[in-house]
Amino acid sequence: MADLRQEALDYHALPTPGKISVELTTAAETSYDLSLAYSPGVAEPVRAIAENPDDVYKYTGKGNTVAVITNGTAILGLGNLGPMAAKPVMEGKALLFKRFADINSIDIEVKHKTVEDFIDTVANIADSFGGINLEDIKAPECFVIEKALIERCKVPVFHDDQHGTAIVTAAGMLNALDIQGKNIKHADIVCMGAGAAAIACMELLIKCGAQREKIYMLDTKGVIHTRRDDLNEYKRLFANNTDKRTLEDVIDGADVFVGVSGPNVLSAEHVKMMAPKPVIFACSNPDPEIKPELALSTRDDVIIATGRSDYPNQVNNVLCFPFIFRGALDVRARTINDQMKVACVNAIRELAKEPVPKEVLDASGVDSLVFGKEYIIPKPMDSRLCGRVAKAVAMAAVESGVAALEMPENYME
Ligand SMILES: O=C([O-])CC(=O)C(=O)O
Ligand SMILES: [Mg+2]
Repeated sequence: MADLRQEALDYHALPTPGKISVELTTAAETSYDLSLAYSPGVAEPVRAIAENPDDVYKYTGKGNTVAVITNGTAILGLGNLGPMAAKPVMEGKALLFKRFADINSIDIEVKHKTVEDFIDTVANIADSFGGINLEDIKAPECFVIEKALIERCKVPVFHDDQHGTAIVTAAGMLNALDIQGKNIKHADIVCMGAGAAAIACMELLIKCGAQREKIYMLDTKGVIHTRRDDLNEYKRLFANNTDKRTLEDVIDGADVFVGVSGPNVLSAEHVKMMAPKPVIFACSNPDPEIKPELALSTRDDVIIATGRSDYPNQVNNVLCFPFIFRGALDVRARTINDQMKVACVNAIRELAKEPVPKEVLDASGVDSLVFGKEYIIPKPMDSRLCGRVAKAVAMAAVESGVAALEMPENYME
């Protein structure tokens, strides 16, 4: 672990500080090149865009650029550490956009006093980009911020920690429950955490068939129940009419544990109390609610997933956000709606059931990956993800009437 710490610091410091840079896409060698790129030639696209605003997509990089925007109030599972501490994560998201979906991405860390300040800042610059990926903003402010920005911005605004996490969780959960021979309609679900990701994950699982009364959500004070008077309007939607109060009370006989909270809150004893063939998603980053080796040492009928790259079953929003934006940008969707999210869930799920190419096995350092307990969801390095997910999302955008462009011919083929 000490090695990983130093290696991670070196990785960020060397060969140059940070993880991303800007590169040129046109020639800028000769005086003539510069007379096109800059004065006087640049005046031509200026005039064209002034006359026809849509030409901004033709003459600038807007249409293939996503801004990753945060205020640093909920960085991973590490907490409210401020905008500058969030910068490595935001540069990391930009790296992932580029690496997996060839989307140019820039990180923006906003210092602000009020929620309205943040909303104004983002809304005022949103037109510079093809889309806005909101990241690591704490609840409940994130709900207000996302709603206001969706209303005010002409480009898609997507809070990754809510919807990216929810989409990938739903895809992995439906596959894991299939493998365990369980139906989500009958599953008793424990959700540890009541922040942005928790609430979005549970809402999407309900859209996929889970029963709201069978969900027990816990915050730092324990089970969220109808007799509590300290709940915000978002948590209140999950207030369960129950006498159960603690994690022990609700984990007893549970089919599913979803952790989107913090490290090491689920013990071996808790895992033993769960129903036969349980599913555990310990998704707090970087340290999960329980280490997979501990969960697996207690019983052999459990499926466990984490948010990390170094264990099997990585349930992490990286499987979603690069590709959902790829699809949305390519048909110039003005928003990312539920139809696009569901299409994304299904495309991710289905890919896990197909034979895995050798390049993915090599990149994962394993000999085989077959749909089952240790492979419920595709690997981020699977280059088929971009085509499959982006296409499903783009088609859903076109079909649901939010796309400005038609489906491109032979898209992603
Ligand atoms: O960055 C990650 O690995 C996933 C994520 O969005 C978070 O934990 O906030
Ligand atoms: Mg995040």
